[in-house]
Amino acid sequence: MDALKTFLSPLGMNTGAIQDTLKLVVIGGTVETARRASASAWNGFVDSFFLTAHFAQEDYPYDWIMHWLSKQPSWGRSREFDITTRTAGRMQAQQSGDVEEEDEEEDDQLVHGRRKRKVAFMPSVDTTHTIYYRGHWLRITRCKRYPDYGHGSSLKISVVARNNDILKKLVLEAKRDYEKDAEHRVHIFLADTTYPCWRWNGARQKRPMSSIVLQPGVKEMLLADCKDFLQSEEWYADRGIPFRRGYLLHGVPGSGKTSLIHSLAGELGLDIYVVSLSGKGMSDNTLTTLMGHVPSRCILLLEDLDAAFTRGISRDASSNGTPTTTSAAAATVPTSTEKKAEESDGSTLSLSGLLNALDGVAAAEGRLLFATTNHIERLDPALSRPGRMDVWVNFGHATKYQAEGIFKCFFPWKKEVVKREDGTAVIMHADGTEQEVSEEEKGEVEAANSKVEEKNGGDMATKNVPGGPSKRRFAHQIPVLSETEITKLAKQFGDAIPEDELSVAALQGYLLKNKTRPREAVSEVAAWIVSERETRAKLKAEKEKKEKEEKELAEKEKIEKENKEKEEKEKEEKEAKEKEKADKRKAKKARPATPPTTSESSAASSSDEADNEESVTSEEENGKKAKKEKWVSVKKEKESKESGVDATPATEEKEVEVQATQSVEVSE
Ligand SMILES: Nc1ncnc2c1ncn2[C@@H]1O[C@H](COP(=O)(O)OP(=O)(O)OP(=O)(O)O)[C@@H](O)[C@H]1O
Repeated sequence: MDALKTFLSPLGMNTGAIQDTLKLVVIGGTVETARRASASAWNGFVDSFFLTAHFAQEDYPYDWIMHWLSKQPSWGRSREFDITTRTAGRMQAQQSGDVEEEDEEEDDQLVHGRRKRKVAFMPSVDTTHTIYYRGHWLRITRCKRYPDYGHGSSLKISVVARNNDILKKLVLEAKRDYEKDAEHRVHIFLADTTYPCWRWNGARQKRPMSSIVLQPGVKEMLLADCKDFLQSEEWYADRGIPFRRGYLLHGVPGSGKTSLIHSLAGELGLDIYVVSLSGKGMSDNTLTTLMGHVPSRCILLLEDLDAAFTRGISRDASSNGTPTTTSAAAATVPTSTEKKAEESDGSTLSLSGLLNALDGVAAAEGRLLFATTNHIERLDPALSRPGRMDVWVNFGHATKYQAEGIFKCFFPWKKEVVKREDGTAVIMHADGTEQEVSEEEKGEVEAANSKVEEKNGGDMATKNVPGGPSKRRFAHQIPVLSETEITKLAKQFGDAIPEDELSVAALQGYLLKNKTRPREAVSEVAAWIVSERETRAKLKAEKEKKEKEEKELAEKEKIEKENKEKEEKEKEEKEAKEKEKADKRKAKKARPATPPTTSESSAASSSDEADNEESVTSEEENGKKAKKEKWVSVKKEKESKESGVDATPATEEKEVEVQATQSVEVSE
C-alpha cells in the first residue's frame, strides 16, 4: 500500500479515495463469490432430493404429458406463456381449448372468408412452472433441444420424493387421458428428413368405413386381414417370421386408396406415419433412421411408391426379387442425370436402401405397411414381392355399384316409421319389406331421424336450440330424403354412370356441386357425363398437342445444337490450319538468306519436305510474278513492233505466255 502511495503521490492523485475504491472492489468480489458458491451448493443440495424425468418431443410420453398439462387447472394460473396462433403442434391445438370455450358463440364465423384464428397457450420455454399433483410439488421445465435448428423441445419434471412411483403414476395417467381423447381421431406423423424424426402433423376426424365405397367384400377383407395380423404376434414369433405385413394399393388416381387407409387407421385405432420417398433430403441413412423410430402398432404409409423411382433407381429390369451384387451396386451408383437430381434436392435414396429400411434389422415390428401407386408396372419386382407386399388390391374407375353407393353416402336420408292400425310400429324399407319395431326402437329411430334433420338444416334444426333459431347458422339446407326415395335416386344415378370410365373422385366432385340438390343431381347427370367426356377429349387433345409441340421443339433444338457444334468444329479446324500455315511461314522467314551448302541442303531437305505445302505456295507466287514481268516486257515489245512493222498474231502472245511460264518453271 505504501508503495502505491509513493507511486501515486507525485502524480497529484488522492490516494485515500483510491484506496477506498480498491477495498470496495475486493470486498464486493469476495461477497459475490461467496454468494454464488453457497447458491450452487444449495442447488446441488436441493437437487439431490429431486427425482427428475426427461421427455423428448420425438417420443410419445412428451405428447401425453403435454396433453395432461393442458388440462391441469393449476397450469392455467401460471404467469408465463408462449402465445401462438399456429396449430403446428398437437398441444397447441389442444391447449387452445380454454380460449375456444370463450369464443364458442362466434366459432362458426368467417372473417374475410377465413375462420377466426384461435389463440393457443404454450408453456414458455426455459421457464420453470410448479404444479401440485397428488401431494407433491412438480417442477416442470420446457427447453429447446436443438436451438440451432429452431425445433425440438423437451420437458423436464422434477419432484421431491423417496422413489419414482409418483412419476410413474403421472405418466400412466397422462397416457390414459391422452388415449381417451385420441379415440375419435387419427394422428398423422410426417417424416422430417432434416433431423431424421417424425413430426406430428395433425389429428384427423376418423372416417367411417361405410363412407368408402369399393366393390363388395374388398374393404371387409382388408379390415379382417389387418385385425388378424395385429392379433398374431405370437403366431409369427413361433414360426420365426418377421412380424410385419405389407399392403400394396394400386390403381387409377382418385379411386380411394388414401381414403381407405385413413379409414382403416380409424377403425383399428392406429396412427399413420407418412413417408414421401421422393422428398427433399431423403437418403438411405435417413430412411433407415426413420424406420427405426416407427412405433410398433401403427400404419406406415409410403405414398406414390413409383415416384421414388422416377430417377430410374432400380436394380434391373429382370430382377426377380433377389438382390444381385451388380444390380444392387448399379442401384447405388447414380447416373449423371440422377446426380443432377440429387444435387438439386439432396435426395440419394436407392432401391437397396429402401429395401433394407423396410425389412432390415432396424425396421419396426408389428407395423402395417401400406404403399400406394398409380403405376404398378414401374415397380421393381423386389419391392412388391410377398413378404414386403403381402396383399395387393387393385383400384379401378367407378363401377355402377360404386356410383350407387357413393350417392347413398352423400345425401341424408331417414327411415320411415309407420304406425299400423293395430298400434304396432314398422319400418318401411326401400325393397318393400316391413320391419316391426318395439316402442323403444321406434323412439330410437325417430331420435336418429331428428338428428339427421337437425344436422342438415331441416325444420327441426331451428327448434330447441339454446338462444333461439337465430343463434344457429346453417351453410346448407339439404332436403332429407326417405329411404325409398334415396334408394330409387341412387339406382338411377348408378344406371346413368358408364362402367369403369370415371373416377370415384370425379363422381364425388359432381355430387359436391349438387350437394343440396339430390333430385337434380340425378336428372342432370347425363348432361354432365356428356360435358365431362367433351372436357376430357379437349384436355387430351391439348395434351397431345402440347406434347407434339414439345417434341418438335426438342427436335429443333437438337438439330440447332448439332449444327452449332458442327460449325464450331469447322471453325476450330480452319483456325488451327491457318495457325499452322502462319507458323510455317514464320519459320521459313527465320531461315538464313545465304544459299545452303550441299550438306546443309540435304539436311534441310527433310524439313523442306515438311514445308512442302508452304514452298508450293511461294512457288506459285513466284511463277505468277515472273509471268507478269514477262508479259509486260512482251507487251512492250509488241507495242513497239506495232508502231513499227506488223502486228504479231494473238497466238504468239499465248505462246510467249506459255514460254514465259515454261521458262519460269525451267529457271526454278
Ligand atoms: N372408393 C371411394 N369411396 C369413397 N370416396 C372415394 C373413393 N374413391 C375416391 N373417393 C373420394 O375421392 C377423393 C380422392 O380419393 P383418394 O385420395 O383416396 O384417392 P387415391 O386413389 O388415393 O388418389 P391418388 O392415387 O391420386 O392419391 C377423396 O376425397 C375421397 O373421398
